[in-house]
Amino acid sequence: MSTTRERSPARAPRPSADVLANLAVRALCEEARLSPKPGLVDGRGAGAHGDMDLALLLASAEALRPAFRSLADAARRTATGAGPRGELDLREELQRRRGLGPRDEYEPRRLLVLREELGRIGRAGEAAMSRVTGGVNTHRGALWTLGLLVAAAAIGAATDREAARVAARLAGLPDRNVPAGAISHGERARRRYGVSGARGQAVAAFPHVIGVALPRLRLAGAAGLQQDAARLDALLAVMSLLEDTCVLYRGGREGLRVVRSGAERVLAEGGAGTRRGRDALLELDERLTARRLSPGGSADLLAAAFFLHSVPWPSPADARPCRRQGRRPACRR
Ligand SMILES: CC(C)(COP(=O)(O)OP(=O)(O)OC[C@H]1O[C@@H](n2cnc3c(N)ncnc32)[C@H](O[C@H]2O[C@H](COP(=O)(O)OP(=O)(O)OP(=O)(O)O)[C@@H](O)[C@H]2O)[C@@H]1O)[C@@H](O)C(=O)NCCC(=O)NCCS
Ligand SMILES: Nc1ncnc2[nH]cnc12
Repeated sequence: MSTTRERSPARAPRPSADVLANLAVRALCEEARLSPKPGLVDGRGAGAHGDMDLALLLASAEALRPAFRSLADAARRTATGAGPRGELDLREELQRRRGLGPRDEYEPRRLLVLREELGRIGRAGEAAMSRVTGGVNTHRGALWTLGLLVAAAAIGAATDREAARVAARLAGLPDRNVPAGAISHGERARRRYGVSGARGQAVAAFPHVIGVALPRLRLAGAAGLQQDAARLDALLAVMSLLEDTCVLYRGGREGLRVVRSGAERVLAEGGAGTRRGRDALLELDERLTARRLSPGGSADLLAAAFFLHSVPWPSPADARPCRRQGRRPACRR
């Protein structure tokens, strides 16, 4: 007979801003150290990058800690009613903009204010990253992805899926303060190849994180499989599907085909935990490095999966392995 406790388990307290920031930085460091990753910086070297190494990635991750903490703090204040600049300021601002509507309109408007606060903190985080890296884009995409997920967890998401949905909602809101600056590599790739890039991934609630990488990490944990091999396979699975603007910018459609089909082949050979899969992985690494193809977007999404996998979610339902594992994920084209 099940007890009341089993039927409605006590919800764990929401993780603090410090805990969330620590988990986000740890996820970035674990992604950076994971080896051998094809075309990416890892413990062995710089991969397809001439301007990054492991030490730089680790320093960059550390430089983002204050930004993650501030993102979580801002989100937490919103959730508890104080708003990023205090309840009174927030009400005044909302009234000034369009008039405070009924309660059901009030919450979305509070999210709008939070979205702009996250944008401001995110841009300050990018500047902190740039100071440490001397202008190299080590983690811009990762800050965006992990930053939104950190905020979603701090708001009170109870599971990883819920966090992805909240992050999607935030990502889809407008930010009036985006500076008109230089066109990013991602923007160039989006215009040229008609893909949605890092922003599209967020607005779609991170399908490659939730439906591709996380189920592999969970399944490996449950089956007691070798952790590094499972993590590499999760990366390869994302690489085989993602429209990575980092790859498209450097290698165009042909580069993307090389990355995706190469990753698929490693998995078809048995994955990183098998002899044949490992050989195919090292071969792919050589090919991507020689062509300067870096699946940096996939690396960011892998770090996001590590983060979501490590958060002590308030709802234990989250710990269930994904039952849709065998199905074709929604993001597969
Ligand atoms: C929405 C933003 C992410 C901005 O996006 P945008 O696409 O305009 O900007 P990019 O500078 O190109 O950064 C996007 C990075 O996202 C990663 N990425 C790529 N494709 C995907 C995808 N399909 N899904 C998810 N993520 C993706 C990728 O990151 C990796 O690439 C880095 C290196 O890229 P690059 O700059 O091109 O550098 P190199 O090729 O090395 O250059 P050269 O040496 O050749 O010159 C690598 O390190 C990975 O990290 C893309 O780069 C967002 O930043 C934004 O709007 N921010 C504003 C602040 C904000 O609102 N924040 C809110 C919450 S924090
Ligand atoms: N390991 C890695 N190598 C290159 N670019 C990255 N961006 C995020 N992680 C990366």
